[in-house]
Amino acid sequence: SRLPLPPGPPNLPIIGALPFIGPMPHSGLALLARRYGPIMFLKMGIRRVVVASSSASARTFLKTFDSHFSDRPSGVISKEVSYNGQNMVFADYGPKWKLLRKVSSLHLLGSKAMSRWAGVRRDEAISMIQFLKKHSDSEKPVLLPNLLVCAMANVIGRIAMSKRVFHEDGEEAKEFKEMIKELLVGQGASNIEDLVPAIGWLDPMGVRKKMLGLNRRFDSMVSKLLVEHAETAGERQGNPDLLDLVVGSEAKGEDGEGLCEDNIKGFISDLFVAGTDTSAIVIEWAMAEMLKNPSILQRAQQETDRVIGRHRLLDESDIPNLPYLQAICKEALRKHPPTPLSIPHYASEPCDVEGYHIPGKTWLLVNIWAIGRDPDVWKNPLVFDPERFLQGKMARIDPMGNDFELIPFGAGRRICAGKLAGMVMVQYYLGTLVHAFDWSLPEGVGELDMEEGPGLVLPKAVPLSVMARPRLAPAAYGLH
Ligand code: HEM
Repeated sequence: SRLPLPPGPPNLPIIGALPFIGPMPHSGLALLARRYGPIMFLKMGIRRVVVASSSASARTFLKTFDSHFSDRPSGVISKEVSYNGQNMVFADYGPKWKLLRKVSSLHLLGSKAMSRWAGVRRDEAISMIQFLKKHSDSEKPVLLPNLLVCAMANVIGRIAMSKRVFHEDGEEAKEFKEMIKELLVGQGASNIEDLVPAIGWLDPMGVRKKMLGLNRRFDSMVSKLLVEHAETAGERQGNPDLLDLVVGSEAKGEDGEGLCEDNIKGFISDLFVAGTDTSAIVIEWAMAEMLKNPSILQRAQQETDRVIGRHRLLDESDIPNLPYLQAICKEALRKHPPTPLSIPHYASEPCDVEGYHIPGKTWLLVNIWAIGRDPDVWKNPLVFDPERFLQGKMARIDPMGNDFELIPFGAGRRICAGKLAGMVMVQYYLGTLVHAFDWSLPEGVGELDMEEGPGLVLPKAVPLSVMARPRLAPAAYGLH
């Protein structure tokens, strides 16, 4: 190609543009994009990377060039945490990936499967609310992200393997949250071994060693769950769960092969890693924003009181009647997308895009975070203002991958496999919390810290610790 490479920062020998990116890649790359434009090319160590930082450039890569960029890059860390690329998140686009997506959509994440499992989501919401109600008597703050991750993991555990995996205040739930957090921080870290192989074996940041240890712990948790599940098969005669269906699935991919043990383990670990912290993080940020802006919380509670009253809990079927709650969720996904740089895509072959040449073996990063804060699209992008989704052209914006101004779940063929589940869990669990309790900061905490933490996902650096005070009629909590 005679076309030039897209503009980008200078690439230094060996380390490329790493020093210009800084410790938080999503915000560092967003700053660079202001200077070099919405399609930017740079090197991270030896890796070639193209970064899309506007809605138009995201559309170009995820719609026009979707099939070209639909693989995942393989690195030391991704191999360690993905059963060697045999799971869904890190598999290349191909027969195995298609089979995993089909099976998960049919039995868990598609719209029909989602309605089948509404009862499980309700049970776990009630369990979370009852725990909070009892806890509120102690007048102690609660660590909201831990409680949410526990609820999400229980929903997944019960649907996937008929097992409630954690108790709300058990040590295991706390350890699980820590493990997921560390895995996601590790996956987001610039692993020197991947970027600068020449010095990689030194493992200067200790990332590889840590990830290997974490992966062993996570694998042993998944293996234990699988063994327990096989032992209790008799109890589920005639009433198979997701894992029974996946293990017993005769389905074959286009290559004539079925799912192997690594695919199944990878699939289960995908559900726990990709499906718990992501939704929990959005709810945590939304609550933090409302604690900073109490009038938003009050308006949301007035809406729930008007639609639901104070004598029963919120039900999933109430959500279509709660437009302000929906707007709050969209606003949280805009300002705090849980995967700020999405998950990297990869193109092995070269191509020409918008007048630029993109060489083969290039990673694609879509800066979802920068797109949600683009001042050319969003008025006052740093202000948390759900109102923006209630009127004008933004009222029609849908976050499910069709409107590129707001793509928290990505778009195109690699779009989040759990986008329906993610959206429902965020709306239902956030709405339930807002409706059932009044929220405040613990005594002595003046200003709420809103710093972002590092990693593949974007948590609050300081986990949200809050006081909950029941606000419904006592019978609504179903404790007597
Ligand atoms: C609010 C919640 C969630 C958000 C914002 C979110 C966001 C994302 C994003 C941005 C991607 C990468 C898309 C791409 O590569 O272009 C992704 C992938 C994925 N997500 Fe989610 N996610 C959420 C919840 C969930 C849930 C609940 C599950 C499952 C239970 C899930 C399972 C997955 C899987 C399996 C993939 C990999 C898909 C593939 O590579 O084909 N996610 N998610």
